[in-house]
Amino acid sequence: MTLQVRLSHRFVGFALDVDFQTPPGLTVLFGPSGSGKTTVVNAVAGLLRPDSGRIRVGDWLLLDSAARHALPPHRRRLGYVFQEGRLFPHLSVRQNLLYGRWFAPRGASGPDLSRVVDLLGIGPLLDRRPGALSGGERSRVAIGRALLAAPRLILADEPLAALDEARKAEILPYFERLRDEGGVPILYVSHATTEVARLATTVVALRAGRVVAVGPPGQVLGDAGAMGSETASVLSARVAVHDDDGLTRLETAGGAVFVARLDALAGTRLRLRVGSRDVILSRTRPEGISALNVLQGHIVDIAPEDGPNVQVSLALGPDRLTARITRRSATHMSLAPGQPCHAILKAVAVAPEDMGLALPSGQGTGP
Ligand SMILES: Nc1ncnc2c1ncn2[C@@H]1O[C@H](COP(=O)(O)OP(=O)(O)OP(=O)(O)O)[C@@H](O)[C@H]1O
Repeated sequence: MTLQVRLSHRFVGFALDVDFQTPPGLTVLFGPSGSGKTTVVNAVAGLLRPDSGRIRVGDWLLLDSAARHALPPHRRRLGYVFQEGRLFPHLSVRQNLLYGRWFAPRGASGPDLSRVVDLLGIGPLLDRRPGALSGGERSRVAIGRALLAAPRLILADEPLAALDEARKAEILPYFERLRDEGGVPILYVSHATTEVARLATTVVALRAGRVVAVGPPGQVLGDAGAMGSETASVLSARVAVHDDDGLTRLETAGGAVFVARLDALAGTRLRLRVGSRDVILSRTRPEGISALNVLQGHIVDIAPEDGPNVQVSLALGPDRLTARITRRSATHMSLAPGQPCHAILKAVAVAPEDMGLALPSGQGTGP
């Protein structure tokens, strides 16, 4: 189900003008603080009546200001996942889940309780109260409650922001499952590039109330116009073998990448996120260095930035890897499009691409 959002709204000192359309799956609204993410979510939720706009999920029309059509919030069929879950403390997990169902319209075809419980692995928690759950467990129950309302769209506004890294790692696979098996489009607000790389089907990058890029994460994270100095690349990889010394060897189109041992079967597909500042370039194959991860490709583009840096894009098979290096280095090395080039990766983050198998998150190796 596609999501179409066109909105114009003025606050004193801030103007929102966005127009985007995204395919089924998980759409991340991504941007710095004050870029307008919450304003978009509030307009989708019906909590803000924009000056003008049109919002549609598949053929379900939430807002069309030209036709004076605006569904009230409780009739929009949205599921909400907030920070910290916001569960009812006096109800058991089972009762909290069933509460979500109250909001499903009569006759709506939503998932049944047992399917949601399986999807989120919360069977053992059903008789507990929220006070006896960890933050990650509470988040899983909150996702379940949202799903049981048989929503047409799930809104998740920085759902992991209040969790520490370990809890984030625990909950991310469940959002991946929701994306891949839930069958409901998700609009997910985040300003964390790791969540974008790992979860997004599509990224909508906002800056100062405008859309600066829309596309798959590999494309948007590498776009300096959208990301400034925080550009990153997303590479496809496949688990090859687990070595005896605690490393897992992954195959990419540019060569092998070694990461701390992953709990995943050989053949599992993954996404790797590599920050552009974590890539060193070399015209010749480097020898005598500690870095294990040296990929080979060829230069396809050298884009100047404001300031002393350039972004060099390498083609590794169908993937693009971006390195942010100084203009001085690029000149000194006489880099030019078409040349073969080696990329030394200082850090790599791993995310599974499909959720057949759960993996620990954010695993990586240093140089
Ligand atoms: N009700 C309001 N009245 C006036 N200005 C507002 C109102 N709500 C938001 N703004 C302004 O609109 C701009 C965008 O705010 P918004 O909350 O949408 O940004 P955001 O990207 O969600 O930021 P954050 O990541 O910090 O939550 C900000 O400059 C904010 O001050």
